[in-house]
Amino acid sequence: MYVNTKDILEKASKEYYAVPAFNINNMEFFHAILDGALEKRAPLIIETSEGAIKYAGNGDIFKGARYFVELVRLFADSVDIPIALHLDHGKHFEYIIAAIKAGYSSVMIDASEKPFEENLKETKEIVKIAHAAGVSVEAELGQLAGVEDNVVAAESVLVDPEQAKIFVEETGVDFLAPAIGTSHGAFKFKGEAKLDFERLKKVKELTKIPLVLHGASSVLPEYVAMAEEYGADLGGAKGVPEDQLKKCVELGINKVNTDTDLRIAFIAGLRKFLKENPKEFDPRHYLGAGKKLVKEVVMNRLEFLGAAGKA
Ligand SMILES: O=C(COP(=O)(O)O)N(O)CCCCO
Ligand code: NA
Ligand SMILES: [Zn+2]
Repeated sequence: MYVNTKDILEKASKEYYAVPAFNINNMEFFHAILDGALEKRAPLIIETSEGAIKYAGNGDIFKGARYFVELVRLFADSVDIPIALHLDHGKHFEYIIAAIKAGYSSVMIDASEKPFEENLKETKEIVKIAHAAGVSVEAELGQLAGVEDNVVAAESVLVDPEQAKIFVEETGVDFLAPAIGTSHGAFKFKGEAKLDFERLKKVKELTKIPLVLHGASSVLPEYVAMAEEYGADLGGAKGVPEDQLKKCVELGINKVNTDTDLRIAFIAGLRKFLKENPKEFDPRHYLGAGKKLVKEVVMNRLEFLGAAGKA
């Protein structure tokens, strides 16, 4: 059934497990993720970036938002696991409104690269509009390092737990993404992965709401190796080890944003298939090879984050 993201996350927060939020840009990734969640009897959060909405709408953001709502609802309304659709990194008012208008379960207002007062003001405005439409809201405090779509934050600015308490109280935001040292993409750390667990613990104690981890892909070596065996160049790729993600869940993370791991799995499956099947050109077959590995990664992540069996 199609639900509000807040319902999925409130339950996860109470029971201290996490639900991965998987990014999609097209139908194939959605099918693979859905199959994995059904097999694992897990709640499912599907999320799309602003770029994905523009891509699916072929440049028209209202069409793109509606495309994803129709696609997700078509299946959600006929299965018995809870499924929510979330706008990831909503940075522009028109995308946030398009998502609300189309029927998204929740939206992220990402004003994290702005000064605290401005982030607070913008988030408060979006919460007022979204809540009036029955849509829940995510916001971000602190900055991830690395490239965040079109924002290159030189180095990460970690969340201030006291500020987080004020921010949540003042804005009424439903779930919060505290920056604790992760970053987007496949090249997260120069040396070893380093997350600020103490800071995360404090944010949970002070805010008591569901928390979100961005930049949470693990960049699994076996999929990187497969992709590279068939011609990919992912040298230096490094993610968040699964045991560190589990520690984040113990400390109160409830939504774990995962995009890069699915992209690497898909390209590994696709490259392998194309190399081994030079005569094939049916898109259902070669895209199917990517889908298969995406489903594997999805099922593994649902399992170790504790979402499996929670539908
Ligand atoms: O926080 C994340 C997931 O980040 P990643 O999967 O790269 O670790 N996202 O918000 C997904 C979109 C970011 C651009 O890739
Ligand atoms: Na998000
Ligand atoms: Zn993110």
